[in-house]
Amino acid sequence: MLELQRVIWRSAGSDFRLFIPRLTVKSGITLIVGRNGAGKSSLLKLMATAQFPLEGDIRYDGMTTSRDLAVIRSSIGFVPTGAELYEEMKAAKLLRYLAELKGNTNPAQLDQLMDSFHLAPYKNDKIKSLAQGVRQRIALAQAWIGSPSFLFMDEPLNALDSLERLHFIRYVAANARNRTVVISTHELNEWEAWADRILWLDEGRPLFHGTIAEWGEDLPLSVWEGRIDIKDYHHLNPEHVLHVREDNLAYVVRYLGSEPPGSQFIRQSPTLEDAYFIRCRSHPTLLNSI
Ligand SMILES: Nc1ncnc2c1ncn2[C@@H]1O[C@H](COP(=O)(O)OP(=O)(O)OP(=O)(O)O)[C@@H](O)[C@H]1O
Repeated sequence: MLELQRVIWRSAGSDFRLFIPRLTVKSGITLIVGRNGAGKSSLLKLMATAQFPLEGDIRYDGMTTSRDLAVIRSSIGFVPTGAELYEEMKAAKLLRYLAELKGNTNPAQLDQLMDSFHLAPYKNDKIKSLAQGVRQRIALAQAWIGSPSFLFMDEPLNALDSLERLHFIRYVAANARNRTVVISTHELNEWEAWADRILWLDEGRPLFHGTIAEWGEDLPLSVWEGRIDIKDYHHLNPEHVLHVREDNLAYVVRYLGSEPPGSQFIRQSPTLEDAYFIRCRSHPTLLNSI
């Protein structure tokens, strides 16, 4: 469990200020969502002890960085965005090297991670020869070395193909039960079936923290879906259209509104992303962003 208390951080090169009054992140998967520049990466770096708050306190199962930094760091796995890897090293050697840095020398676990992240075919390849998605899988695999209790991953699905994305999400879900896993993402729907909680940040402040079920509750707008003739489509307010696909000379439209735009529209359960759009639309400072 992670507990943040009046955490403040300011970026040196901009006016950005992160302020988390109070936050408890329980075990399982917590997604951090929010616009570009909302502070997701900054918060993950603080959680991963890659940077420290100006004020406030982050506790890791009750431990604080001022007293127990080495122990805390040994129980953290971190995937920053754009992680730089040693280009001249071979994949297996790099993982071995990173494991040694973490004080972990269990070759069986490294083999297991190579298998789990589909890296075995590349173990003797130099990093510089690898495709972006394979490099990303190395960055993801290294975070699990030593079976850390806390995992912080910044946009981990970046560069992965669709099969690898699903494989990785399942891997995280299967291994998250007794761990605190915090993931920043712009791909809410891909995590829909697997995540436990959402933290929504904007301008460095939390606007929502709760379960996936709570995220979809008490929304001020509903989601509707229905078929309309192509000629009638232009009557719909385009700003309320979430999705449209052509089907047999008609459009099937997913629509956001307090009322259905026509009698043929049926209310739908909002996806995580629908709920995000609704919440953004209904928030005073984000009103014009969608
Ligand atoms: N090392 C840094 N030096 C200067 N400014 C920084 C640094 N890191 C972050 N910032 C600033 O902090 C703010 C928040 O950025 P951050 O990367 O945390 O947002 P984000 O929510 O992760 O965005 P994105 O979705 O684009 O990745 C931005 O204004 C950014 O310019």
